[in-house]
Amino acid sequence: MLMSVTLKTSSFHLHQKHNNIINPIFRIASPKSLSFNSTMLSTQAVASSATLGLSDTFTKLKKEGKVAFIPYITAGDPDLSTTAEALKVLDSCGSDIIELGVPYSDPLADGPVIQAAATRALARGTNFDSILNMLNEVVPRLSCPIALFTYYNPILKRGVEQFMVTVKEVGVHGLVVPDVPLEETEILRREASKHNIELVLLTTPTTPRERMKAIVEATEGFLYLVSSIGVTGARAQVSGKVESLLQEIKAESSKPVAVGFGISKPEHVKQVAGWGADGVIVGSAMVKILGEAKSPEEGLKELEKFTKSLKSALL
Ligand SMILES: O=P(O)(O)OC[C@@H](O)[C@@H](O)c1c[nH]c2ccccc12
Repeated sequence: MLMSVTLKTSSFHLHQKHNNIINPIFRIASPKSLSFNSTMLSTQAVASSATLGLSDTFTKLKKEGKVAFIPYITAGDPDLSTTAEALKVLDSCGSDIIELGVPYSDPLADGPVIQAAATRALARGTNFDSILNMLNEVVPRLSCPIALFTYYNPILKRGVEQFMVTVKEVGVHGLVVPDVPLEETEILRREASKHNIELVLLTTPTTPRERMKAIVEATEGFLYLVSSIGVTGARAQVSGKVESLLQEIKAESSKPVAVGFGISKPEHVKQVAGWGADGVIVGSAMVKILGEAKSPEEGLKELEKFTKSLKSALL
């Protein structure tokens, strides 16, 4: 009960109002204090591994007139070997980037589906090292890049520099950290950039315009546009505000923008792509299929069917 109360009061919107608590990554220092050379980065990213990095993936898709399909799943739910198989299924069904979540005990920005997945994964003993070992095996067999999704705490526990070294070693291309405190964003970016990891930043419908501009300027790989305030979770429809938000962002920058939160049906995917998104992110609906199936095999089969139905909305 307490957990659900915490979740309700910990929406992105609340964080935006109370500066004195953790500022999610979309509250960021001014762009002049954040510098990175995206050209150098993308060249190095391509040089450093067979798979394209995030920004190079979007560049390729743009040339082909395509929108990126980006699923999210929680590592270790229902278990790590199923996660390994799920990554291969998602890749073979045409995912362009895969967001892989590191389960965390206090996932403030997650709704009940992903929170339950994290609880199951942690209960099975999933930890950062076991995820790295799994990735070490699986990443070489994938054709699409992995963007690791983690709260800030697991990075702090390992140390920012050591964290970047280890995730790069297993072939991770991108990183999404929704709750990094404002003052630490710069350290994260510097270390990520040093190790050719593209740090993806997020904006929400309530991000003030000036801050949105700074975030767009500083994000690497793509900009994550959170479609609605609140926590992750499938919604009946995607907020119509996304269309004008996309226009506002695209007036500021040519960087790719991927939209997430609430997308769970082929018609949602089609609608968001039609509004001009460069990528569509689907998490909870994927996690629910995998985590709540009667068996891992059934979950993988359902995941394949569901992924193909969403991907076909982009073809
Ligand atoms: O679950 P949804 O509503 O489909 O949204 C994607 C989301 O799951 C994924 O991108 C994500 C998982 N945990 C997060 C925390 C914050 C922002 C984004 C996320």
